[in-house]
Amino acid sequence: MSEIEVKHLTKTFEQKGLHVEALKDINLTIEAGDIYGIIGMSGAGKSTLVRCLNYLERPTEGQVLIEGKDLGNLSEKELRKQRSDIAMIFQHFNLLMQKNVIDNICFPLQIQGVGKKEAKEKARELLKTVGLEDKEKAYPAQLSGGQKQRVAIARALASNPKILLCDEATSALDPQTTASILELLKHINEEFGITIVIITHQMSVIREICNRVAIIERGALVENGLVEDIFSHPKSRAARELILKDSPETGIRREGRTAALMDRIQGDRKLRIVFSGQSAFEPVIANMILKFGTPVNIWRADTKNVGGVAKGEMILGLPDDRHLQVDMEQYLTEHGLAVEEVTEDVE
Ligand SMILES: Nc1ncnc2c1ncn2[C@@H]1O[C@H](COP(=O)(O)OP(=O)(O)OP(=O)(O)O)[C@@H](O)[C@H]1O
Repeated sequence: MSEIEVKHLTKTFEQKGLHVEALKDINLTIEAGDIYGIIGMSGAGKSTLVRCLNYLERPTEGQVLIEGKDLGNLSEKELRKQRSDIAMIFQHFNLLMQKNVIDNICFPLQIQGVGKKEAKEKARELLKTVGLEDKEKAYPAQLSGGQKQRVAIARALASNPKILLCDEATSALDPQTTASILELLKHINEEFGITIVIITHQMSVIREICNRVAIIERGALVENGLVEDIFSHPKSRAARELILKDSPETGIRREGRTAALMDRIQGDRKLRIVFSGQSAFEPVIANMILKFGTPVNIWRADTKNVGGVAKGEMILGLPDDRHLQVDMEQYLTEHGLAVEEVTEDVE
């Protein structure tokens, strides 16, 4: 049985006579132990989808099943109980500013009726897990963004959830802190077997820790599958666009630079090549240039971490000659490189 199943989920908002279809017939399956990414541009419907997963938002149509249980069939009381299995963290941490770190973590436990002493013991254990054992008396205002998110993670884990929903949990953090929080999430997934769902607009977050991904565009699911497959062979325009906007060094979108890059290569025939870290792609390209006696433009060449594996990525601009383009593409394919054309216009 799958951990989470979303079936024909539609969510419509009515606001001041306006009819907004935030989600349209979404179907996806998340298995226990997955780190599942949901990615899309601003307004795509990601937050609405994640809020439907724990019924903070009721779907207009369709079903959400957690371990086979249809949330739509539960009473409010049963739903509250079910929600204790589904914890959530947010972009802006949502800590209680007037409570210190340990009280923030104890808070949900005490609401559940856990005694003060037991709650404190559990909270101290969790502070160790998130690497903040020396901060139990600090107030949120005295912590960095990364530390605040660690407290929020400890608080989320307090109720022993099976599922952790992360809504843009690293979007307010710098790249280094983002990397350390992603590392922590991965550790939590492995150590406690918690299924993690990550909502993000950053492809770098997806390829760093997710095993599966769903791409949402204007409320519809346009592509889903293994991260490695989608990174190597994106099928939808949205996936290609997100991959092209993914900055290798910092994990931050550099839209200005990407737009400038795309301007420069607009009109050219562009090929994107993905290869494993060990592939000897350099001699292949050098030999191709020698063979055809014509240079190619290398618009981008870098290495990205896809689920812990180094993947090389290169964008080549081929010469104008149509025959040469066909021959070169064939040459690359024959030499074992995965090649795909970059066709979409990027704003
Ligand atoms: N409560 C609401 N009432 C009316 N419209 C809403 C409501 N919540 C979301 N929407 C609309 O639904 C669409 C999807 O919004 P949502 O917040 O889910 O997108 P998102 O992908 O999370 O965007 P972002 O990355 O900017 O947070 C948007 O058009 C939004 O305006």
